[in-house]
Amino acid sequence: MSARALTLSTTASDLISLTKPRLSLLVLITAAGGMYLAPGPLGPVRALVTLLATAGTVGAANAFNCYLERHSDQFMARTRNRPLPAGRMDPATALWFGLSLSAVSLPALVLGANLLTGVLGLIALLSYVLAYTPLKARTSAAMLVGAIPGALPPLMGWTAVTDAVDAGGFALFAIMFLWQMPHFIAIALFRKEEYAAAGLKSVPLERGDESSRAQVVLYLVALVPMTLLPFQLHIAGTWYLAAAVVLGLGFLGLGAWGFFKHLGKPWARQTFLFSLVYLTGLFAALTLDRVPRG
Ligand code: HEM
Ligand SMILES: CC(C)=CCC/C(C)=C/CC/C(C)=C/COP(=O)(O)OP(=O)(O)O
Repeated sequence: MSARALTLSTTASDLISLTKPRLSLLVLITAAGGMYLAPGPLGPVRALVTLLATAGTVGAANAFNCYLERHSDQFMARTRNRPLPAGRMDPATALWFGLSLSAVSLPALVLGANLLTGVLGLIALLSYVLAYTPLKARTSAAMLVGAIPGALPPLMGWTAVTDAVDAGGFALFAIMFLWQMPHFIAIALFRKEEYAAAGLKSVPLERGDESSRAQVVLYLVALVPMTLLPFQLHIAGTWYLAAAVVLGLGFLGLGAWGFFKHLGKPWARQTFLFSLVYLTGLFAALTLDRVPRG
């Protein structure tokens, strides 16, 4: 491969890595889930444009986040090889990439879906980049702020169809909001020293491991009943209910086991990994056992 071709492919893969593709993929799955579960028609072209526009907005948010954290990312093993902390990319390139992506994606959201969905996408983008990201170095409560943009994609998928924030869309938002707490507290437990080295706050660093494990359990106690809402709202059927109960009790059991046994990093990593299995399973059950409406 010529030197020029090699440079182009490195730049392309670096631009893709700015969007945090694996995290963004699951975010998009939740957005697609919200779109599929919402009552009413949405043509395939509008659905595709909406999903692509959502992907672009999420990618822009992550690119801006990488730009703003290019210094602190140097101090975590997990992030130090990202294009900016590793010095492979000019920070201005990441900034322009984020600006270009959002300049195309936000109008496409309005055109593909509707104004409400575009506004929710703008709120998610701004809250993630201008609120959550700067707060990470100031308080562990940043997690609660970051969970708002993290929970908006399924609601955006829903409003793309209904053009309204109603009970079903809100239920998906609430499930996503609560799910992010054990997801991240577990990460912050097994990466505690790295977050300290990067000067970033977290529940374990501010409240200690015991309190963090307790918070994992408390958020799971709130999450499990919340996942029953889609059944009660006739969005999904009894098979979903069974899956939500089994997955939820499994997640809660894992959390309780770690709390009562005062378990450390291996348990925390298992809890993080299970959080991904749990969310994927929950959205799979929602879509497979959707109650067709509208
Ligand atoms: C407050 C909100 C959130 C925070 C603070 C957060 C934080 C993180 C961090 C730090 C990692 C890297 C973990 C590691 O490799 O050690 C991660 C991984 C991941 N997160 Fe989250 N996350 C949040 C919300 C979400 C949401 C909303 C989704 C998707 C719906 C998500 C999906 C994922 C996935 C799929 C991974 C694995 C990515 C990979 O292996 O590269 N996260 N998260
Ligand atoms: C439509 C739209 C814009 C939605 C936003 C979707 C989104 C980016 C969700 C992620 C939520 C989140 C707080 C991730 C962790 O970021 P982090 O900065 O803690 O992760 P890092 O440490 O790996 O950089």
